[in-house]
Amino acid sequence: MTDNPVVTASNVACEYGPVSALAGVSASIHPGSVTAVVGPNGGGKSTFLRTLAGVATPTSGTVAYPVTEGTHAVGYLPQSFRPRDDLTVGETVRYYDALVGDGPTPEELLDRVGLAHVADRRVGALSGGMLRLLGVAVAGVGDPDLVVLDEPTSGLDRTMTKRVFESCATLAGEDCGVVVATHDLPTIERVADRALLLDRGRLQADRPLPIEGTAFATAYDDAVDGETTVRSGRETRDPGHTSDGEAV
Ligand SMILES: Nc1ncnc2c1ncn2[C@@H]1O[C@H](COP(=O)(O)OP(=O)(O)OP(=O)(O)O)[C@@H](O)[C@H]1O
Repeated sequence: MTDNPVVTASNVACEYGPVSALAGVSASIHPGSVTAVVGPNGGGKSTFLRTLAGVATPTSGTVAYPVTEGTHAVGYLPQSFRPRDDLTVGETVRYYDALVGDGPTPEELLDRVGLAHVADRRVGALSGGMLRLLGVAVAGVGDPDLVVLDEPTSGLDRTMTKRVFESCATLAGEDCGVVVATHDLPTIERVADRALLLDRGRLQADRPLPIEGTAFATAYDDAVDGETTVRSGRETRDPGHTSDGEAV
């Protein structure tokens, strides 16, 4: 496998009527990496992930996948993933596998996320964390070059959050490029190689992880208006925002 990007977004903009959800965002995702996409509510994370995954078309700009033999494969886990309650975990993965084909077996996919032992359990009887892990397993069906996960840990406790993020690192270990939208920068920092900060549709920062210095943390605090973050340890924050389009 080369280090050529698995996807390159160039100057991507996305508008919903008068709302500019994304404006001039450019980034490349490389195989074997985990990229965290962070920022405040409404900052454009989901829209960016949807354009990377090819489920939303940019208003302008391009999203390009490398030209390779056969078709590129993208695994996408939306925030709202909800498989049928009456199927078992194993049946759910086999269902998606039957649609996509090729790649790891359903057993291998479940093993990767630590769910092999509940393959016979009904989806309706899973905990929220296990359901998210099942979503990560399904996103890996077909051995995709790129896996895009939209807030896979929202509502999870720290233990489950770490398990989900560790399964992202496992996917990256298979030479996959993994993109994860999250509000949990301190935890994703343990497994991600890089963080993109999106605020008001603009890429405000693009930094390798772990973060050195305070510039990214300050921009993150400023973007996540009013949120007290673990990174800075500040109890309160000054009002204000990062400058438009200026990477820190
Ligand atoms: N289908 C849509 N129609 C109209 N506006 C939309 C649509 N999807 C997103 N938006 C708007 O685009 C902007 C970016 O939304 P997006 O969901 O990408 O942000 P986000 O960073 O993922 O937010 P959150 O952290 O709350 O999930 C918001 O102003 C949102 O209201």
